[in-house]
Amino acid sequence: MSAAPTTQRQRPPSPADDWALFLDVDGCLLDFSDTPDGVVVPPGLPARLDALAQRLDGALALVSGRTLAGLDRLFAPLHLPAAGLHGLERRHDGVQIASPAAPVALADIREQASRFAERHPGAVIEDKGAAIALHWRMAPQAATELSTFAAQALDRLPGYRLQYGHQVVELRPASADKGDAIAAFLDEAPFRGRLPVFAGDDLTDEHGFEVVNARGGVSVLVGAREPSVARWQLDGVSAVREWLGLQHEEAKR
Ligand SMILES: O=P(O)(O)OC[C@H]1O[C@H](O[C@H]2O[C@H](CO)[C@@H](O)[C@H](O)[C@H]2O)[C@H](O)[C@@H](O)[C@@H]1O
Repeated sequence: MSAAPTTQRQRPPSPADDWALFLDVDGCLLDFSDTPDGVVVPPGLPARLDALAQRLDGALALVSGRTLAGLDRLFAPLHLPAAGLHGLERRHDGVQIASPAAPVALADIREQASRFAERHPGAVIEDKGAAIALHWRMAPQAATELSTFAAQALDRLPGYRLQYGHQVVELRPASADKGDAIAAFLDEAPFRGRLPVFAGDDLTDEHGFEVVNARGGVSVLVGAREPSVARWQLDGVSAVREWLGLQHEEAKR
C-alpha cells in the first residue's frame, strides 16, 4: 500500500512592512484548550500584536470563528480590526457590520442541544448568537450524534450551513465566510494595496486562503490538515508566534 501524497510547503517569508496580515485565532495564535472559555492568552501577547499592527500601519486583523465580543474579551485591552463568526461580523475603524439576527427556530434548537449535552458529559454547546457550536473535544463518544443532531437541525434553519472544525460542528448563517471578510478589508485603508497574508489552521480558513491566493498573497496552513489550498506551512502555534515575533521571552531562550 502506498502512502497518501503529502503536499510540500515551505515556511512562509519573514514579515514585511507592506503586508496586510490576517490571523486566525484558535489553533493559530492560541493553543487549543478543553473548552472555548479555557483558552489562555499569554501575558504580553496583546502588546506584541499591537506592536506588530503598528509596524504594519494598522493593517492587521483577527479573522475568527469566535464573536467580536469574545475576541475583545480575550485580547483586552487590545481592540484590533476583526472579523468574527467566520466572517459574518466585521469591525474596522469604528464601523461594525453585525451578524444576521438569529432566526426564531434557533432558540429551540439551542435548548435541545443543551439537553443533549446534559446526557453526554463533556459535550459543550457554545451560544454565539446567530450561530451555535457543538463541541465534543471532551466527549469524543458524542461526535457522531452531535453531527447528526446538527445535520437534522439544519432543515429548520433556511440559509444556514454546517461548519466543521476541530472537534466541533457549528450551525451558522451561510451568508459570508472568512474569504468575504478578508476581501472586504482589502478594499479599505490601511489594508488596501498591501500584500495579503493569512494564517489559519482550520477548514473555515480555506475560504480565506482562496482569496489570498487569488491576489498573489501568502496563505499559511498551520498544522498538518489536508487537503488545503494554502501554499506555505507552519507546524503550530509556537511556530506562528516565532514567525511573527510574538513569542514571550522564555520561549525565545
Ligand atoms: O476561527 P478560529 O479563531 O480558529 O475559531 C474557531 C473556533 O474556535 C473555538 O473552538 C476551538 O477552540 C476551542 C478552544 O481551544 C476548543 O475547545 C474547540 O475544540 C475548538 O473547536 C471556538 O470555541 C469556536 O467558537 C470557533 O468557531
